[in-house]
Amino acid sequence: MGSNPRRSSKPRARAVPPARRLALEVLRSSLQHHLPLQEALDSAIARHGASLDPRDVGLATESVYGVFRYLGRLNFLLHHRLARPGSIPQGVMRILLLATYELLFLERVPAYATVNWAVDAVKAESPKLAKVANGVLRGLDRMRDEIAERDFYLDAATDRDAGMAAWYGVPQWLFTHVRKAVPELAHTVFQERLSQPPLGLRANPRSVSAGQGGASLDQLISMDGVVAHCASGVAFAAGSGPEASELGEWIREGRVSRQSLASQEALLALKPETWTGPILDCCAGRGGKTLLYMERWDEEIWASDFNARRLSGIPVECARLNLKVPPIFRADARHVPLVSRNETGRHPQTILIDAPCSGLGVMSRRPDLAWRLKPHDLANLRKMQAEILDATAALLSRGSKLLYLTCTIDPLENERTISGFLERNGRFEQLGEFRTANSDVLKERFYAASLRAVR
Ligand SMILES: C[S@@+](CC[C@H](N)C(=O)[O-])C[C@H]1O[C@@H](n2cnc3c(N)ncnc32)[C@H](O)[C@@H]1O
Repeated sequence: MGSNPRRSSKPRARAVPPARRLALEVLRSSLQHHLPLQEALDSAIARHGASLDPRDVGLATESVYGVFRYLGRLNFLLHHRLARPGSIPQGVMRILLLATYELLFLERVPAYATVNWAVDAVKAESPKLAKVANGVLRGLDRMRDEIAERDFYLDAATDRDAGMAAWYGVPQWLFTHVRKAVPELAHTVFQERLSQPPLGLRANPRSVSAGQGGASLDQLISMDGVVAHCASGVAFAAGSGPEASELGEWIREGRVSRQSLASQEALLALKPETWTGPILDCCAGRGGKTLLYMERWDEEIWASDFNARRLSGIPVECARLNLKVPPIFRADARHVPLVSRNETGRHPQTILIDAPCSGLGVMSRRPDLAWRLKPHDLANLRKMQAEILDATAALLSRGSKLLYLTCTIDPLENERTISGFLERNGRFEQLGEFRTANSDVLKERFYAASLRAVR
């Protein structure tokens, strides 16, 4: 140990550097209070406002996303090194998780710097554990080559699934579920979850400044770093694309919106150019699909969702994007009638269900999902999906379309949900089905099915 060149200098009591302080605050909200990671990050940044240096925000963002990508592996390693992991307070555990991620994955930060701030932070939280933290982190630093190998986890774990789950950084039940549900995809999606997906942008042809300043769809497609595109947007390889300041300006001016290309492709696969209005987007959320539709087509569309807070962002987005605000109303799509009071007497001709789902197709964008999801959620989601399909189908007359979309790869939420619906509802036939095609590039996977009422 004495000859280790990465050894830290003597720890002294110092304030935790701002990027780590911010990251620890976010981890606390997300790990302890179960806030979605991006929401926890956004509110921590908003709380500190202008006092934050953008470089610290960048490092904190990279670190908290990294901790969640590798959470299962980091926990496994810490449990391996700590004599009594159960006795470590949560605050100290969060410091160790962040420092272990930094030590093993952020090559630009010298190991001694990581050990220094982490030991100081532990000292402030629980002085008697400073020595333990120092020993654990130095031990992991010495083991860095060995623990970068998958075999380490397979050898050290109780069984193969536990070892694979630790390697991919996910809960064991989830690894086992996906391995059994989609054996051909399990390793690919868990491997993809460990890296950042491309940046997706949607171009707005209705923006007041459409076509000016380099943000039309054609101009976006011609830019360096584009890895895929579709009729509404583009995907840039992670780390490429427009400069942050330029992108910020395009977004403010309503020329583009952030939206994953895979989700745009899934909507386009449902042939929106053929939809007849009124269209009801009954799980509209913050309006990603409603707005994509309104930017390109003219049929009347209504947006509803169970969650009023999500819907409240749509009028603001319409102002930004130069779109007329559509009828928006809170409604539970499992209960008919779900048309708004203003729309009484009129029935939708097309219903889009962008269904609540497990999100197993978008784990690369939302690495915290794997940790937020619980085994019982899967059955609840399937029940909810079936109930929404049944209730919305009851609103549709002959010739109308029912469109179902998810961001999961689980056949139980996709193909089986649709086949179950068709068995219960002889009035409907399936027109088509879609699964993300270039998923290896986009690192996200969506499913869509279109159905039509034949009676
Ligand atoms: C996949 S998200 C929708 C994303 C949105 N369409 C977009 O493109 O931004 C699923 C949405 O379903 C909503 N939801 C969940 N259960 C619901 C229910 N019973 N009735 C209506 N909406 C529901 C959630 O609030 C969430 O906004």
